[in-house]
Amino acid sequence: MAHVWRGIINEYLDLLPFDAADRIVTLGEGGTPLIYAEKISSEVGAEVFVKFEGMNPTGSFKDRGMTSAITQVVKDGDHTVVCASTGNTSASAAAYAAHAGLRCVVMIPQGKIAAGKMAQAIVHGADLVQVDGNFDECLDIVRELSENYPIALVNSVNPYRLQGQKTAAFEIVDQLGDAPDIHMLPVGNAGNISAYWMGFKEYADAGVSTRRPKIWGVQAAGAAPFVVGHPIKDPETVATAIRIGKPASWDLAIAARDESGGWIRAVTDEAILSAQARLAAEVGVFVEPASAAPIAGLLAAAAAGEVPRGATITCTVTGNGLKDTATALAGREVNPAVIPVDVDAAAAVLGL
Ligand SMILES: Cc1ncc(COP(=O)(O)O)c(C=O)c1O
Ligand SMILES: N[C@@H](CCOP(=O)(O)O)C(=O)O
Repeated sequence: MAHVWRGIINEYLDLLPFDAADRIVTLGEGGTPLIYAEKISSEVGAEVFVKFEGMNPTGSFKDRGMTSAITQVVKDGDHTVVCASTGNTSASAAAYAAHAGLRCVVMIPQGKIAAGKMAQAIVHGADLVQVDGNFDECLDIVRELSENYPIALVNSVNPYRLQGQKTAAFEIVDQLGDAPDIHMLPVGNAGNISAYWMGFKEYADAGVSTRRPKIWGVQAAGAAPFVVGHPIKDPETVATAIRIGKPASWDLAIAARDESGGWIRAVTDEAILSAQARLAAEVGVFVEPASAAPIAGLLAAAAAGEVPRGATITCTVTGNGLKDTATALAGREVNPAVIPVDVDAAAAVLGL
């Protein structure tokens, strides 16, 4: 019988802190495609693949962490979860909490999350609170709430989040047959870069892969604390998902960068939007702006002659473009021709 995907906890049970007797809260996350990017590959002189995490149930990589965080919450007997969010964590927490029958409370920076993400949290029934502050300040509030009230924090400071998210690294190795030479991803609160490094190390230590990749992280220039070397107070970028100035997993991200012999650099908003458009038009993958940052970083590295010829490079594109259509369409002509119900008119308008 064909293998039926059962979500990351069931698929990687031996490598996660759960056992078969646990009630697994899953929406079938993981098992996302690794897609060859032909044009970008020939342009940068390497074999480039995108790991399309926008294919997860709520449209982002957060679902890998949320299945494990919410499974543990249910195991612990808690009834309410809380998170701060730039949008994707709240969408994911709200969906998994709904599935598990839990209350979900969400703090978001006012006016700074994409409409699709806000819609997700609302339709899944979360209690949404807008804060007149940024993501970092929202995170401070929810940390304190979870310390003082019977509420479980499901941001990536919850260690079960990283456990789940590390499975994306396992999948990449499983899909390629070995670890890539370089793995690239956007960096915001820095949970994901930490989780990938954990996953790549664990698979290498277990002998599943023969090597560990270099980790190349990419931030938005207006929200690049790792690049300037310290937290920043007022992060700003069109890539609202990574509009973060005080990453919670600072030390783990630095370790991922340094132990792997990699780097964390910044790209402009213009480069991010251009990479987003290229991914859509050339690869057929529609991502949200933050997710295009690694592609922008790769193109910049190639222009600087820093991409090893023939290397295998995987790039995690973290979230689905459908979450933020306003940004994707901004500045584009969105006025398709209108014709009568007539084949000749269709042919004429198409110049056939
Ligand atoms: C779409 C998207 N990409 C990238 C990131 C960055 O991930 P991390 O916060 O784990 O660094 C986030 C969230 O921060 C996100 O929502
Ligand atoms: N982009 C994130 C922000 C951080 O969330 P984390 O819980 O993964 O650290 C979001 O979608 O909210």
